[in-house]
Amino acid sequence: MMNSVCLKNIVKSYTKDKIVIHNFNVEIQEGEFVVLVGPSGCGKSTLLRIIAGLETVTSGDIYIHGQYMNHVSPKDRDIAMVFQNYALYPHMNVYNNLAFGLKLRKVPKAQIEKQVHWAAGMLEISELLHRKPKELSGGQRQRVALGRALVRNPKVFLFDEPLSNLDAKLRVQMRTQIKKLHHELKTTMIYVTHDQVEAMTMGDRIMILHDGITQQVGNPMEVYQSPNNMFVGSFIGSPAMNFIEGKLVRHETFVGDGISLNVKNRPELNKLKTDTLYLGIRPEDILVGKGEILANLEITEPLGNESILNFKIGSQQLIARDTSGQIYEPDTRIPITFKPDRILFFDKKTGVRIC
Ligand SMILES: Nc1ncnc2c1ncn2[C@@H]1O[C@H](COP(=O)(O)OP(=O)(O)OP(=O)(O)O)[C@@H](O)[C@H]1O
Repeated sequence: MMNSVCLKNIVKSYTKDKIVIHNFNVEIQEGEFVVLVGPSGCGKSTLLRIIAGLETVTSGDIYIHGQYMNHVSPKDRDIAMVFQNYALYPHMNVYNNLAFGLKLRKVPKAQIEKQVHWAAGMLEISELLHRKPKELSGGQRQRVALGRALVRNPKVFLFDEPLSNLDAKLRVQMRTQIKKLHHELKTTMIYVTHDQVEAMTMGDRIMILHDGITQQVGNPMEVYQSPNNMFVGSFIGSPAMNFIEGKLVRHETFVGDGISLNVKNRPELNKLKTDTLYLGIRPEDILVGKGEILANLEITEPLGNESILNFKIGSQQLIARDTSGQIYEPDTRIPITFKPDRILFFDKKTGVRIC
């Protein structure tokens, strides 16, 4: 299969004293949906703008469909970008907003008409073609912005937080719509977001960035179940993964504040040089109601389908997700346990996962 987008050893700094992207590498296959996710300032928009040609690199190479792109101008890269602020032309109706880019490229009128109607149909905005942007809702405007990218039938779509301005419900709808679009078009899409739920639900593959450094690349379930390090473990998933600090005693017992667990069956821990580490456990992997750990239940948050239980063991906070429907009284001591095959261990110093 051909590489759709390939970035090699990309380094970017805007100023002499700070590197924003550190030696970034990725090969994106034709038709893939890749999400770049990370906290604010991690460099994800910079990377997208580098692919689009809106930003130069300090060093490194950019290829699109096998062609070297470093010196190719944005308009000749055959990509379309959708931003957070849709930047529609206010004085033009929807039809002309969609047609504008094609007119600039001197596409024949009949062809323009065909493509605009096709895109409007895909996005279910055919009835809105005569309206001006100010006569549209936020969600409709965002669909027009999408349509503008769609009509160009580009090789690659780039999205920079396109849903951030929409309310929560609309965001979920548009998420589905973009996914459907990808399913139908099978065009390469690269999507930037700080929202881990968007990343998980949309990406075939997600790349987690932190301070301009790739932390992990994988499909959503891999990244969720086997995070490379504590950053990924806590960034992906909500409520976040719990971390409990402790020591390994005689390579067979993990001992932390209020907790002592037999870890004889984890051979990776035998080879360990350090004896201080973190145990990581996801909220849904804590079993509530029976077990060897006595936890103080402080607060419960019933959500209907599940309850979020805020525990304390020793001095450490622990959040569990309980789907049993059982009602627990706060300020009581409740036995809990961890699903043994879901317990992860991380090096305290580096945050890297040991096993
Ligand atoms: N034009 C610029 N000049 C100088 N520094 C910049 C410029 N653009 C971005 N930066 C810096 O580069 C870093 C990465 O910015 P970037 O916008 O890529 O991050 P981001 O992950 O997209 O963040 P956000 O989600 O907040 O948009 C930040 O520290 C930012 O301050």
